[in-house]
Amino acid sequence: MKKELLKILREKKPLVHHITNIVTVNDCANITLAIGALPVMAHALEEVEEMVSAADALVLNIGTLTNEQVEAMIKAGKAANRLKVPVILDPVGAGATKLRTQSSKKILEEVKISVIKGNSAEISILAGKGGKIRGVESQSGADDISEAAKDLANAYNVVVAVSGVTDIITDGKRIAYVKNGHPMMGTVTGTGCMLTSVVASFCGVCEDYFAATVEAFVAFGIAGERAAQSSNVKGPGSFKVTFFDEIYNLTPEIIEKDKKVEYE
Ligand SMILES: Nc1ncnc2c1ncn2[C@@H]1O[C@H](COP(=O)(O)OP(=O)(O)O)[C@@H](O)[C@H]1O
Ligand SMILES: Cc1ncsc1CCOP(=O)(O)O
Ligand SMILES: [Mg+2]
Repeated sequence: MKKELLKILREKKPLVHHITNIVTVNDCANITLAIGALPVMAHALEEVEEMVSAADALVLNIGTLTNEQVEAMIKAGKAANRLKVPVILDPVGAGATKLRTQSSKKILEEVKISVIKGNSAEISILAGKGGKIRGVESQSGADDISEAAKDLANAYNVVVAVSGVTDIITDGKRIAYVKNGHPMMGTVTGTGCMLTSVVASFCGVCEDYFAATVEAFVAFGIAGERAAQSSNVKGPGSFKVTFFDEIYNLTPEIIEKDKKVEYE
């Protein structure tokens, strides 16, 4: 069933409603299209409930948050909960400012989140296990990041996904380590945000959000590896363009052949 998830995604074309940051909004729309889903970006308080009622997944990304945007996120999130639409939270920069930390926690308290996707500092800080962040860039996470992720997953009854050289995905019981990916992915801003859009796309067609998130991370990492190997790539600019093409050209067979996942 997991092998076919990308096929199901492309057949169903889930609509992914984003409330997201102004840095990477266009990249998130394009990566959502490239994987085979449909993006819509809608932030206004007056329309978020209506928009989410047509959606298959909701992304809440706090990258350039304002208090009004957080209010819209909570309104959309509560509507998504009533409609059983999965909600994926990217707590961009949690720990860098009080507003980001407090808003992430407020969203987690008021909305039933399906997946929290962050880097190791963001997840460690939200788990209360320390961690250092500089702007949106993780400097360090908890000593035992797997335990921190599990604790956070159990505290909010969510799937927690930690991006990095080795990605960690846990629902508090199951844990997966994804070793796909390439250092070039760290040279482009927004790979983390785009990954969140891809996670939401998979969650829009699979109610096992742990399995959907693992599949999304594997697909994303494989596309990064394939782009980095391309002879067209001379640096971050050509990497980014090639990366979009590799996401678009992924097949279930490529994923099955190249996936590097270990379960504990
Ligand atoms: N050095 C690396 N090696 C392998 N994959 C990486 C590396 N750096 C980033 N990635 C991948 O890039 C994506 C974004 O992760 P990350 O850079 O941690 O996010 P963020 O931009 O939110 O901090 C993930 O798929 C991750 O696996
Ligand atoms: C640079 C920056 N500043 C605020 S949001 C943002 C983009 C962050 O994207 P990512 O988490 O994918 O690196
Ligand atoms: Mg990020």
